[in-house]
Amino acid sequence: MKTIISVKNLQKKYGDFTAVKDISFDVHEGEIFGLLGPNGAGKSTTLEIIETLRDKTSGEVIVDGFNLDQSPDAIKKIIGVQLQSSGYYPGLNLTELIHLFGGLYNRTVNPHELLKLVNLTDKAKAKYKELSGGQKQRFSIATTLINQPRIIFLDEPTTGLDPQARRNLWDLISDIRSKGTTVIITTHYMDEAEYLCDRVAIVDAGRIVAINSPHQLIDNLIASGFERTTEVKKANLEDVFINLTGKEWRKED
Ligand SMILES: Nc1ncnc2c1ncn2[C@@H]1O[C@H](COP(=O)(O)OP(=O)(O)OP(=O)(O)O)[C@@H](O)[C@H]1O
Repeated sequence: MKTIISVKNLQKKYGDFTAVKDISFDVHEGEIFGLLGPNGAGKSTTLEIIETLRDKTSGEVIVDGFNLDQSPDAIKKIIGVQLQSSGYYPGLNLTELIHLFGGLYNRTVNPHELLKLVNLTDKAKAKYKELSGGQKQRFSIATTLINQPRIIFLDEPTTGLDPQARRNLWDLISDIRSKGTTVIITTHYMDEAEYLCDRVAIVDAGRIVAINSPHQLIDNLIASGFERTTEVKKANLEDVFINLTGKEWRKED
């Protein structure tokens, strides 16, 4: 198993406050790796440092053999980052935006192929502001793929989506991984991490408190004698909702 990202003793200080405290972890090539943790734990700071968007205070980051200190531009070329929606010029439609972003990466992109991948071909001539929440997230994920990256970074990609749109996005992220792209994701939804992630790091107050596969973490907790206080039913309210409203793609997803 090849390590594609290696983070060693990473520290980030904002003035006197240390947001990331000596974090070390590896991401394996081809996996979906989750960074989980409460608000303010330091997840976005860690991601932004690896993405070359934020300076670190100390520590070492290697991405696909490139050291962040010496070769940030080489790293930029092989990663895909969700662009801020403020960069989506309001006057341009999705096809035009993809051409624009392709130009930024110096790449010729086929907008039709990219939109097909995220099931937005019928929105090719629509403007970003005309999309639903799920469609906006899918377009945002499409923009991470423009430079055919080896690794993509997704920061809370399903926040605010309805259950169908969320599950559709899970399928899309799994598809992207199955084509060989490594995915790093942050999420506050534990069901999402359990479903999607091969391994997760749980971050709390700037430190990693556990790192393993979701199943191993659950098994370790059970082995320690943990029991739920209430009996778990075989279905939950989300299952009821999906069962009643269907899980097929919808126009507005
Ligand atoms: N530019 C900044 N200046 C000062 N403090 C900052 C800055 N950016 C983040 N912080 C602080 O660093 C800590 C970690 O923030 P970060 O955004 O990395 O957390 P997070 O785990 O991504 O949280 P969330 O789940 O809320 O997105 C927080 O206490 C935050 O207030």
